[in-house]
Amino acid sequence: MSIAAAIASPPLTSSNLRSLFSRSPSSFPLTTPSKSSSSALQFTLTPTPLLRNPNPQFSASAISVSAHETLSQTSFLDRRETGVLHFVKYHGLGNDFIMVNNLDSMEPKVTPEQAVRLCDRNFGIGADGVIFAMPGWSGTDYTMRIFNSDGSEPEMCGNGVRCFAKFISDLSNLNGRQSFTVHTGAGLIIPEIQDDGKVKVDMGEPVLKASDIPTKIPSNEDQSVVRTKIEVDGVNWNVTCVSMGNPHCVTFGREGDENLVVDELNLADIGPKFEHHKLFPARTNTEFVQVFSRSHLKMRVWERGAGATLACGTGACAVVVAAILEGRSERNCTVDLPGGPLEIEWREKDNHVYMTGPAEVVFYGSVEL
Ligand SMILES: N[C@@H](CCC[C@H](N)C(=O)O)C(=O)O
Repeated sequence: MSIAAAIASPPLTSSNLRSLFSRSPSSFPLTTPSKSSSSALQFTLTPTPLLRNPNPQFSASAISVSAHETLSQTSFLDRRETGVLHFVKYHGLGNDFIMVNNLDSMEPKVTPEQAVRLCDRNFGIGADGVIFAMPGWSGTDYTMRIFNSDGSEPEMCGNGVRCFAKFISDLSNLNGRQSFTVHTGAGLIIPEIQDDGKVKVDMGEPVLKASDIPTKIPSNEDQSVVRTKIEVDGVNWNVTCVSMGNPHCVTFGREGDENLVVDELNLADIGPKFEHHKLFPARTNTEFVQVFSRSHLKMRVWERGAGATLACGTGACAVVVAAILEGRSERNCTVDLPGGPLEIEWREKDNHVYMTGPAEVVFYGSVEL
């Protein structure tokens, strides 16, 4: 409900509000109705000209909400008005994305500048990123690209790839197939939609070589950075660096005090200082971790290009890899994030990391670019 309220501008009357919320979940055309998807609202976001927009810079984001009686999956996403973007918003544990059907082209339908406006939580749709579902590349079934909410392009997104899998299965006829191959900036990623609706993703092998992460932190003999001291804003932190295609700096605490209580952190203050630290030439995502047991961790994340988010899938994978490297956990862990838990396994047999978690539709709509 807060979503509709947050995006509604004046044309939303009490009668169409009732109409929005009285809709039966089973009329939602994009997903198989399930307990968790029953909150998906069926409405169309239609662009309103600048009239109501106090800030012309954000013209793409003047949005009104109207009930849409005859929408179907194909009629909605196949419409091709020039200058109008049809999207479906998904989230994975509150890490939210504007999903774009880009299957007819390798050229993203949204520029990085437009992505910044669309992701704006006050003047736009509101999201942590924009994800493009594209044709496969080099033998894969599909390609996934993503722009962060600041317009930068990361190599990979864990929660995003679970949303991607659900989006693809809603868009395409997979003939009962539950798994497919996805080309990403981090290489081959293989999601599988489970019978319980969750998505399990083979996230590939973690990268531990400092120069490949990349980080300039002096590495150990094996070229990894494990439990190494760095100074951030005058404070010494012990960090382990892991790439899951994208760079992560994982910390369990400060020098001499490695029992973080993550809820006590001022993330908005410390997060950017890690992100832009000179030791991370491509910036970094940073995970602050509290250990409950050898199979139960809690983390908060400051994401490169997106700030504090409710969850980070690649981050949770990096956290478990770091916890294992530091001798703090087993290979199978539950990682609690602000948006909910993820199950992570770093499998000894193939050195791959596996992530399992939910992905849900929030709403779908159209917006003028
Ligand atoms: N939230 C994502 C990661 C998105 C990319 C990240 N901000 C970066 O720039 O590397 C996830 O779930 O993995």
